[in-house]
Amino acid sequence: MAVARHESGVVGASKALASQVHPVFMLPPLATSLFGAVLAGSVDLAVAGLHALAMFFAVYTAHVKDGYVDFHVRGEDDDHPLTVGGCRGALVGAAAGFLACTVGLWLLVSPLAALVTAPTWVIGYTHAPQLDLNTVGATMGYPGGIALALLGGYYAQATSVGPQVLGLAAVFLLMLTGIKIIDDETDYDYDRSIQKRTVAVVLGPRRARQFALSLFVAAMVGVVGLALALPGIPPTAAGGAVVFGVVLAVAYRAEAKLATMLLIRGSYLFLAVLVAAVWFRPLG
Ligand SMILES: CC(C)=CCC/C(C)=C/CC/C(C)=C/COP(=O)(O)OP(=O)(O)O
Repeated sequence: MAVARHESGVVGASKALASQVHPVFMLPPLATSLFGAVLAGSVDLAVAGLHALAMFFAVYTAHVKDGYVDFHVRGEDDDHPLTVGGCRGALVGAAAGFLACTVGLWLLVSPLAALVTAPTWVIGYTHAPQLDLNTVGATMGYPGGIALALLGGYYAQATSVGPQVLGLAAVFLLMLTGIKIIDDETDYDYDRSIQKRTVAVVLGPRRARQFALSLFVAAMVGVVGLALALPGIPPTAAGGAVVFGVVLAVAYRAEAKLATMLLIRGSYLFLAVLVAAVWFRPLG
């Protein structure tokens, strides 16, 4: 069975399969899962690795399914590196990898650790053609996955959830939903032409951006409040809001593509400040 559409052999198939790993989408859930583990306190490396690997397979599933649906089913995309059989094989392989990680978490931690992890694959698998057909699903699927990556990474270590991890998961959900709203502005004309109801299409680009701004403000106020109110989150974590706020001030008036690029980097810096604040807490 041919896996790749343009190249043959093992190298061609491997390149086509690897093309579905998009670092810009892949790194945040892996980093967030590991941040959840660090936030929990003591880290079991095998458990942290299994959970992060499960996130990899969930996001890989989303990309393969998205490409399969957009090119092979809807005919929206101009090209795709994988054949139909290649897509199906990749989906089966990713499902098997995800299942193995989840069973590992079940055995090493608890059935609940597996249960908190499992929805990320469901979000990935249903990203297209189910979730991307409605405004909430298209906008909040990935941010929801990130929030679950944090919760799962934390739960797998601590076997409990507390207000600090729930609060931070909500902060990530708000921030990334805002970024996705601005990202969808880039495809405004095309999405409107195919009746894809993104927030930008439903509200119009200007009001969508104002709405995204309110989500960013809620996320920044939220993280400052959590850092000052909860002993589980060091006060220095509030610095994340300052760093993201500076990036937001520059990005807010930029055109959608540049704004998205800046805000994604801003969210990386935000996470880096949170990781550093939690990591160095004992020295503080
Ligand atoms: C653990 C975790 C984070 C799980 C969530 C996985 C998930 C839903 C990933 C989405 C990745 C993806 C295909 C982005 C492009 O979406 P798009 O619809 O903007 O792309 P398109 O316009 O090219 O179709």
